[in-house]
Amino acid sequence: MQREVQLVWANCLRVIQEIVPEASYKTWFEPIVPLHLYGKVLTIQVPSVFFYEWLEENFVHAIRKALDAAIGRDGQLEYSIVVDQGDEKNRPIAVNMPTTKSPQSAKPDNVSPDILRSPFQLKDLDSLTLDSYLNPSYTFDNYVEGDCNRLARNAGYAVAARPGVTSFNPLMIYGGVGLGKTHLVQAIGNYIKNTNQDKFVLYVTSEKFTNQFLNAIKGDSMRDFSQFYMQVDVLVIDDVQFLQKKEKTQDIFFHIFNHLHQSGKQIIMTSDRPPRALDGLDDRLLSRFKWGLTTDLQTPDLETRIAIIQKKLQAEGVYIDDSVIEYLAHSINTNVRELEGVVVSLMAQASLNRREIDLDLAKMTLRNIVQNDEKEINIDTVQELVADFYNISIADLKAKSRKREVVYPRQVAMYLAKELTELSLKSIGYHFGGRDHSTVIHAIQIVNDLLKEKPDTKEEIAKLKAYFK
Ligand SMILES: Nc1ncnc2c1ncn2[C@@H]1O[C@H](COP(=O)(O)OP(=O)(O)OP(=O)(O)O)[C@@H](O)[C@H]1O
Repeated sequence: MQREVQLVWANCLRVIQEIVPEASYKTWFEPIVPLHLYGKVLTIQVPSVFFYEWLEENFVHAIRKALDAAIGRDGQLEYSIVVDQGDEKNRPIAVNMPTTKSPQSAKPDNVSPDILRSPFQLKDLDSLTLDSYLNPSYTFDNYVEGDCNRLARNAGYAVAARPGVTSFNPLMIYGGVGLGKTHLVQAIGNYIKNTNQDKFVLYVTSEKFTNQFLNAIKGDSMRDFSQFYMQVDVLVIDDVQFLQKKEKTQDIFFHIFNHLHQSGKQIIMTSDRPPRALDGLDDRLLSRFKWGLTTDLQTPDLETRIAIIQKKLQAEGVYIDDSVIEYLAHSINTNVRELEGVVVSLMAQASLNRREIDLDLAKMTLRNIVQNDEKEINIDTVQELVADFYNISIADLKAKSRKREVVYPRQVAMYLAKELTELSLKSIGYHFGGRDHSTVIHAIQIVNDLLKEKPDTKEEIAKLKAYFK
């Protein structure tokens, strides 16, 4: 009997080992002790409720596959949980695994009502395995370097090469929406995981951390919760602004932080704002953040935007002409996510309509994407409006013509582009027939002068601006 359970469990492990990453396997499956096998019901012993919950939430598919292979589709699993508290020390508690059908197999007198009623639930976790919190597609290789991210990227790389050893501990990376914070910190995590199989790298968003913490309170498994986090070698915690005003969560995070830091473990954090702007965050936590390095990500400049588009296309194996890439890079300067979104839509449009990706398709795609109920302000809509208002064509706005009836509207359009969009002078010049940025400055100056001198101009500009309100 004893031998049979060992054999069955060994077969299960063989299947599991094929599916889950090595680090997870070591952390979550090696500590399991197979206890017994009654008919088709296998009982395994796990060290804590937290452990059981984590297995259930993260590896349920792998375990199911293993049971199918080792016992058959009607194979069932029971957990026996070692309780390590006071006089209950090491009392095994059977908990029926949710993937198994049969509650009969749970032995009623062994079941702890407390655990069944309020186990530490990690239901909010949506990944199948622990390591899948790290998305392997986020790497340093596909993270384009530019002036906007050089310091953060280099610091990240240093941390990845020597986690917990550099003075960049914690490493705090902040920046606006879609600028690549998650990509960068995940690249660090992946790099460490790939070069140090034995390191336990954990990526978690602050929101998940908070939910886990609340569930741990409800399930009376706080000790498991903090012990679990204290085992981590590299903790990557995303969006710490989410912890603002959550005092209890900050408290536990503070303790975990201290423990990890003192043990030479690496902590990496992101935030959508600089630490000084994190209102509602405890001062002692904020002061800890300053122990390491805080660095920001900026909106990428034109060259970096071009490089990001090229990288994306290269990864997709798609070729598009440089003129189209330039057009996109000049037109979208908000954030990288938006830039990527447009490239993806463009590829989808091309394949749906079975046509080449050219400038016309790029323009159409951009128009479709940005068009919604609100009046979208971008270079195309500004040019359309001005051309319409002065009854000339968009081609005229972009042409070399120096006729007065064209020159003035062109200057107004350039002025409005600067006022209403975030585009740089260089990009505005590009959209007006590839003019120099000094031409744009000149146009803006002229319109500013006219605004002071001529009521007509003032009225026209006010009307044009009102259109976008
Ligand atoms: N420098 C870069 N090189 C290549 N891709 C990038 C770069 N920066 C961002 N990206 C890509 O842009 C997208 C958005 O990045 P990411 O999700 O990391 O941004 P974020 O700053 O974490 O955003 P949020 O604040 O919304 O969480 C991702 O697909 C990411 O791969």
